[in-house]
Amino acid sequence: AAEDSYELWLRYRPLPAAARAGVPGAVAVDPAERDARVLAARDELFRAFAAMSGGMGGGGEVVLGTPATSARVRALRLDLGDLGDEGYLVRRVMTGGRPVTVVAANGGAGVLYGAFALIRRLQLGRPVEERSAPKVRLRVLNHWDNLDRSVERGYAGQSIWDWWRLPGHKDPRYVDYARANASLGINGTILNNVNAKADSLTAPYLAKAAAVADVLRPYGMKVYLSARFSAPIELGGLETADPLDPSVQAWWRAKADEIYRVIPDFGGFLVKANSEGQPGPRDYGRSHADGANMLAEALRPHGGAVMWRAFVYQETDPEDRAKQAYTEFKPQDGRFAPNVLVQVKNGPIDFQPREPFHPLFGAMPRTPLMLEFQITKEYLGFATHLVYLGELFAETLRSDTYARGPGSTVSRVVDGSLDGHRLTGMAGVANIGSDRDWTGSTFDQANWYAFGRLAWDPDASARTVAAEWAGLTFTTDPAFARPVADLMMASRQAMVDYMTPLGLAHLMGTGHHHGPAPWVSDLARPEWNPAYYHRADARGIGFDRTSKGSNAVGQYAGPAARRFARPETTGEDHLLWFHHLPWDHRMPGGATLWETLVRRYDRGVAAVAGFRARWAGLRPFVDAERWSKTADLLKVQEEEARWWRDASVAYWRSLNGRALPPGSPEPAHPLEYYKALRFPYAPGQAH
Ligand SMILES: CO[C@H]1[C@H](O)[C@@H](O)[C@H](O)O[C@@H]1C(=O)O
Repeated sequence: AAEDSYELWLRYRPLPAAARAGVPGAVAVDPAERDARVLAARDELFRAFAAMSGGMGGGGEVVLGTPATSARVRALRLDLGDLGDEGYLVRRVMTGGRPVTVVAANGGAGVLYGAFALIRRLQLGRPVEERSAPKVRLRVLNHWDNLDRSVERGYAGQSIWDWWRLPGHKDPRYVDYARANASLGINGTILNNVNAKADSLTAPYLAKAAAVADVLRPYGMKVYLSARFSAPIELGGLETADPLDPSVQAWWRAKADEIYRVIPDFGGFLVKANSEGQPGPRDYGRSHADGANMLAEALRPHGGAVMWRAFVYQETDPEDRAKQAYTEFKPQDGRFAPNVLVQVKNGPIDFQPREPFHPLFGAMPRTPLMLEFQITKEYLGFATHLVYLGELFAETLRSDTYARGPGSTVSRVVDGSLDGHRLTGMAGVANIGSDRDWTGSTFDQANWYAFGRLAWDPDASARTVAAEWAGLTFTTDPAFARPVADLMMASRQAMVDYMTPLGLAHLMGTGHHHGPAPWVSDLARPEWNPAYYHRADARGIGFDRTSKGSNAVGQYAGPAARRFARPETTGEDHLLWFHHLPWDHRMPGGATLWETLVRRYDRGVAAVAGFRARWAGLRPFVDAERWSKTADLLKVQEEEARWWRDASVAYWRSLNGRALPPGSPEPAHPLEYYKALRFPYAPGQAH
C-alpha cells in the first residue's frame, strides 16, 4: 500500500519539487570495499535517493567510506579524530571542481549511521552537513520474546523471531528490523526473554540465533542472548549452578566457546537472576558479583559482555520494595569484572508512569551502570494509549543524582563521563511484534524511535526528537509537525494525571497491569498489592519514604535526599511517592490534597479529549488508514482515562468519605462496578 505503516520512519517519498534536484544522483564506494556495512549504506542511499528524487535527482555524487579503505575519502584528509568507531561526518566538499557529499567515518558502522543521517536530513529538508558520535557504547533492545513466539508484555502481536522456521527460513522482516535500528544507531539486540528458557543455549537454538545474527551484522547489530543461570543443571546435567564450582565454570566456558564458534561476534549475556523466581547465585549463598563474574570470565576471551540486571526485590528490606536493589547492589560496587555492566531500571519500582530516578545511579561509581527503559507500555495503557515516552526517558536522563555535586545527571552516569567508564550502555525493552505496523500503533513507533535517538545522545531534547519523528513518519509541514510534537510532549503528563497523579504508583490491575485496581490488597506477596503502594485510609494517602518511614530518601545523595525529605521541596510529581499526607494537607496553591488529586484526574481526562480534538483537526495531513487507527485508539484512551479517573475517585472516596470539589463530575458507576470488571485474556501476560 502507498501509505504503509510497515515502513516506520523510513518512508522514502518524492521530496517537494524544489528539493528534488538536491538529491544526489550517484553513490560511490571504493571498488575494493568489502565492509558489509558500507555496502548496506550504499544500498540504502540508492533506495532512498531513487524514491526521494521522484526520478528528478542528479544533485551530484555521494562518496562513502573510511580513510582506511577508500582512496577518495583518504585524499580529503578529513579530521575524524573525535568520532570513534561509530561516529560519522557528512560534509559537502569540492573535488575536481565538482560538489560532492562525503559520508566518512573511521569504521563501517559510522559510514552506515552517516548514510542514515544524510537520508534523514534530506527527508526533513535540512542542510545535509552533520558531525556526530554516540555517547553510549552499547545501545540495545531487550526482547522479552519467548521461544513459542509469545511476547511477555508485548502488545503488537507475536514475536518477530520465527524460531520454528529458523535457521532454514529468514523472514525478510529481519532486514527491515535491522534497517530501522541502524537508522537510529541501535547496535545490539537481546533476542529472548530475560525470563529465559535454557533451551535458547542449545545447539539448535544457537544455529537459529546465528542465522539472525547473519542478517543483522551488515547493519552494525550484534546478537546477545538472555542466559538462564541454572542452564548447567538443565542442559549440562550438573548438580549445581554454583558460580564458584569449577565444573559450573567449565560448563559456561565451554558454552561460550561453542557460541562463538557459530556467532563469532556474539555480544554476550543478559541475566535476570534471583528475581521473580529466576535462579541465580543467591541460591548457593553467592553474591550477584560472583554470578556475573563467572559468566564474564567465560566470555572474556571472546570480547563479550555481561549485562547483569539489578531488578531484584526479594530477600532484603521487605519493608520497602523501592529500596531493595540499592540495598543489595550498592555494597558490591567495585566487585564486578571489567566486562560486566549492571543494568538498572530507570526507577526503583517498575516502569511506572512516573518514578523518581533509581537511587543506584550515582551510587556505584566503580561499576558501569546500564540504564534500562521499557519501550513497551506494560503499565502505560499498552499499545492503545498514546503516550510519548521520549519525555519520560528525558526526564530520567536529566535528573540530577548530585553524586559528584550538582550536574551529576543520570545521563552522565550512563554515558560514563561522570565516573570515567568506557564500557557504557542503554537498553530498551522492545515494543516490537509481528503486527503490520510493528508496534501496535503508529505513535508507539515514536517510542522505539525516541529510545534509539536518546541512546545515541542521552542529552538530546525529547521535543526535537518528537518533531523529527513526526516529520519523517507523516509530513514535515510545520502546521502538522508542530501541533503533533506538542501533543506528544503533553501525552505523558496526561496519562500520569488520569492514572496515578501526584506520585502515586502501581495501582494497576494485577497480572495484566491494565486498568485501575487500587482496592486490591489480598495478594500473596505484599508488594504485588496496589494497597502496598498507596497506603490510603480514612485520614490520608501516600508512602512515607522519609526517615520517619522506610527512609528510601536516605539512598539518595545529599541534596537529592534533602529535596525528597520534605513535601514542600519534593514537588508535586513525586509527592505521594515519598510522603504520606492527610487528605486535608494544604498544597502550594491553597487547595487541599484531596481537591488537587481529583483536579489532576479531571485534567488528565480533559487532556485526552483535547488530543482527540486536535487529531481531528489534523486529518487533512494524514492518510486515511493511519488517521483512523489513531482516532479509534484515542477514543478508547479517552474512555479508559475516564474509567481510571472514575474508579480511582470512587475508591478514594469510599475511604475518606469526602465530597468532590465543585464542578467535578460524579463517577459514572458505583465502586462495585469497577471492582467487578475482569480481563482474563489481556495480552502480554507473563506465563
Ligand atoms: C520480564 O519480567 C518482567 C515482568 O513481566 C514485568 O511485570 C515487570 O515489569 O518486570 C519483570 C522484569 O523486568 O524482569
